[in-house]
Amino acid sequence: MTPIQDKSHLDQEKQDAARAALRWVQDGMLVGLGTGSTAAHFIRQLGAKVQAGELRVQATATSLASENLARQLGIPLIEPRRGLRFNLTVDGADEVDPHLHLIKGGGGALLREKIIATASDYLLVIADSSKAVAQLGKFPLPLEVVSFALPWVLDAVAALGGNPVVRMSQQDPDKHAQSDQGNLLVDCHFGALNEVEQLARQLKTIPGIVEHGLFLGLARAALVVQHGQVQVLRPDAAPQAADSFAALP
Ligand SMILES: O=C[C@H](O)[C@H](O)[C@H](O)COP(=O)(O)O
Repeated sequence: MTPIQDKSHLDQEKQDAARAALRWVQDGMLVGLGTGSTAAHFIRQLGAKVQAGELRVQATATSLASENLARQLGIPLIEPRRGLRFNLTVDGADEVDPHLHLIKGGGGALLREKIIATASDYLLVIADSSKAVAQLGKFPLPLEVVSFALPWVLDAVAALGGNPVVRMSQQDPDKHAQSDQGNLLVDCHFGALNEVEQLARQLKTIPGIVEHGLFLGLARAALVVQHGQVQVLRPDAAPQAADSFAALP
């Protein structure tokens, strides 16, 4: 029998990481808003600051869910336009390794997340203690896939050594899950990922894969709870206590 793991502390850790990220938001910033349960904590905390008149920001969200939440909280939203860059994007992750390579897309928002991350000067990841891993790959790698291409994408992923599973809708388990763009989501089990750059390149060559959930070289820092404390992780550097930073390092 599998032991039941108590994960109730993880939500508190997500809130703590989100609160630490809020300290890095400065008045007047253009902010990218991530997706998922950790990013939602950040959006709520940012919304409270905006409502209190303590911060003025403009934001673009990485999913319809985050956009709706931000709108409800009165965070001013801006549409994509040429030349738009974000000072800071705060987003969660499904896995973070010591190089700050990420697996993202467990919530299906990988495409918009990668677009906004790439349009940002600083991608800051926020995560609970379960997300920091020595090597990526325990969490299946999400792909966003054009529906027509699905059979061939499944063949191509299998040829790369992956076991692809089409994600089903949580509301209706008989239907495929759909991204905000109306595409399908495929979760790929590759096992431990040793050659992430090579895999990212290979996935990019497969027609019908709109985007994959490997985020390589995009995150500048991560605020991750470790041993009960929020730590700042930067690529291949020793963790530092989040309290030692009052601004973007
Ligand atoms: O598509 C979803 C995103 O990549 C999320 O940031 C990721 O799945 C982490 O979500 P959560 O904070 O809920 O664990």
